[in-house]
Amino acid sequence: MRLTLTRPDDWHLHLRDGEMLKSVLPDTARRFARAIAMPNLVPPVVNAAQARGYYERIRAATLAGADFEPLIVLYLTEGTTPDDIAEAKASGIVHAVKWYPAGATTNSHAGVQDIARCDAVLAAMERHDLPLLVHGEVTDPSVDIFDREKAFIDRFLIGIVERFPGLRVVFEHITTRDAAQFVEAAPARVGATITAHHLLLNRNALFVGGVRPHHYCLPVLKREVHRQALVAAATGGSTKFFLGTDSAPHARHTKEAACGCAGIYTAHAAIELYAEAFEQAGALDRLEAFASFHGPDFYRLPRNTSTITLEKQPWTVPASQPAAGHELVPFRAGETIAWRLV
Ligand SMILES: NC(=O)N[C@@H](CC(=O)O)C(=O)O
Ligand SMILES: [Zn+2]
Ligand SMILES: [Zn+2]
Repeated sequence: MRLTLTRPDDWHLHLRDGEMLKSVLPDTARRFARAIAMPNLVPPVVNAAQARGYYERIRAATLAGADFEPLIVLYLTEGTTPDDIAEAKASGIVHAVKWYPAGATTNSHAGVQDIARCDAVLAAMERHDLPLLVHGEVTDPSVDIFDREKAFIDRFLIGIVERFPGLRVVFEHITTRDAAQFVEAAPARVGATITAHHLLLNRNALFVGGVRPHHYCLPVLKREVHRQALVAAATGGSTKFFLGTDSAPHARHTKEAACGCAGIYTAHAAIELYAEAFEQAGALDRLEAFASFHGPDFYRLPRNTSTITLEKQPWTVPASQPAAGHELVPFRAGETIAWRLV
């Protein structure tokens, strides 16, 4: 069986920089025409000049002949100014601004301690129509890690959406039924990305036969009821939900460690994994809109015109792949994936 789709885009991706960028970019560029390149580099991408530099480095790392365009994102800090927003918008290469609550995830320490200090900047984003992308978890250590997304909605997101009525917001990598319901009920200017791994796994996958560091990401995997709600959201046809892999490469030794990094690498088989999830839900006919239409429509970019083809033919994922002088353990390493990119 074959499945031909309009070439998809990845609306949440970590490409990193330097040697790692060169190692991982071909996996994405083979499948996707565009990707939102997350700005949590060291140092982060905080202004238009740095955005231009990152854009050029990604372009330089793109193999000749590849049909791939990076979409750059600004990293919101408490030092970001309305002028930074105006310059980013004018650059033409910055498509959004990312809010990392300080300490919530990988390379988020330069993020926002108190979002109330960012009012003028959020108002500038609203004026310039630059979407706000959010890592939606509270960092309050007294809140259980499985409840941090829900608490973020209640404490922050409801208020931001109300107080900035023209601001477009993407709730990134949603992991709970609460988040899916919030987005569903919100105005049309609020969307969400959903990862393949959160569609395919529940939190049991963290502990199958022992601790499984390659299934550790943030927000952490949740209960089965939440996975089912995400599948229903992704496959339900709502234009608010779109593909964002959150593929997040970390070298093997940094994940298989006493304090392992958060992030799952899925770029090697991203669209294939979504095909598996949609097929399991009996909704393969809904994959194209989720992967190729809802994202560009939300970001007000043209839909792609070329296509990719997948074939139902199981293959075994390598145990590891080389990356920046180390190795990555890709999702499903040593196991099979049902669909193959032709
Ligand atoms: N998702 C993750 O677990 N990790 C991401 C950061 C993020 O998207 O929160 C990373 O940059 O490694
Ligand atoms: Zn995140
Ligand atoms: Zn991410």
